[in-house]
Amino acid sequence: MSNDDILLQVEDLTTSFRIDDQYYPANDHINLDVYENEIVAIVGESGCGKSAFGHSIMGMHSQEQTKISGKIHFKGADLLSYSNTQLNKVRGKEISMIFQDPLTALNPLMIVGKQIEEGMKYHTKLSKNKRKQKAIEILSEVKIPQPERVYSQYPHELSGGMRQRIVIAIAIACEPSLIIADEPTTALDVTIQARIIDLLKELKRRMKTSIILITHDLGVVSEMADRIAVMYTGEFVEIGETKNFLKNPLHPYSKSLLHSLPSKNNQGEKLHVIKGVVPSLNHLQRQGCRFKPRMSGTDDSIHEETPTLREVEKGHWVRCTCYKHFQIDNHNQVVEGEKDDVFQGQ
Ligand SMILES: Nc1ncnc2c1ncn2[C@@H]1O[C@H](COP(=O)(O)OP(=O)(O)OP(=O)(O)O)[C@@H](O)[C@H]1O
Ligand code: NI
Repeated sequence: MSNDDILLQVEDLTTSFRIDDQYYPANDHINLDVYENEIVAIVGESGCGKSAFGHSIMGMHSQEQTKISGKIHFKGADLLSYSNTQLNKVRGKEISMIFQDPLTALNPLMIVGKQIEEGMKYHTKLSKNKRKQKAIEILSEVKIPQPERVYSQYPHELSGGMRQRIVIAIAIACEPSLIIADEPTTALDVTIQARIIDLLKELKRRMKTSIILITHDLGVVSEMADRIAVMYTGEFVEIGETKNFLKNPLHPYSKSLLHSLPSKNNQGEKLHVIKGVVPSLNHLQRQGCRFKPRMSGTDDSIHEETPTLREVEKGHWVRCTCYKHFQIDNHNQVVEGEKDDVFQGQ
């Protein structure tokens, strides 16, 4: 991958929400490059700031409640400097979004075919007939059986899995170069989840679309994403290629997330969730190590410093001054390892 292949470049993005007349960052000085034709997964527990990130790229935040700074370069332009009119030309065409709940994403009163055509109506000059033809083609692309028939059906006549395929069909109708999928499979049962993931993978391969896949479920992304970016309290704490990351997770938070996944090795065992909760924006301690309150028995002196995101092997970034120092115990608690291992961190 070279710099020429960068599709989206997020630079120093801070998105803050207003709570009681003060603004608190939900995304805190974020940097991320998304390359052409790659799937980057953003993972982290509920409340870590994943959706806030996706919504910033889509320009969806309310202006009264939100302050945004930094840059979001997309195909040479900074989306944050765009007016609403300019953004409307990009949204739904160049960048589109898939949401978690297909029922709220779809219009219950409009047949699904027409919903797929909406974007084409706005962004292309296709005739009515051509739009219909294309909508039916897209329905078969997302593997809807009997696409001509389904074209004229209403969302409530379809199953949850089929509805999510319609949402995907709407998202790809104008052949976007970037899709932001926010928990696209969370509302579906496990077998349907797997099919939707296969579909997204196939679409990416065929259409060369890049996908930012937002999820709290590392299991979903492990076989789908090219890279994984782990978010905690609005910061990326680790970014790496999926294979490397899974083989050698570095940040204690990443290790805990991985450890709380069901796997062949821990079948039948009780799964261990990470101790404590993600702090709310107005209660977050922003100095020092943000994950420290959720680690057990750790040495205070190690965590005074505010860690920065550093590249510790090629393409593998971690925000922790002492990641080598920690292990995960049998109860998924982060505990201190050997003193000799303390990473001195340059
Ligand atoms: N409009 C808002 N006003 C104030 N706070 C908000 C607003 N939207 C989100 N937040 C807060 O910002 C933080 C990040 O929220 P966000 O929805 O981005 O998390 P998430 O990682 O997508 O979680 P989930 O997995 O539950 O969707 C949370 O603390 C949330 O409560
Ligand atoms: Ni979310």
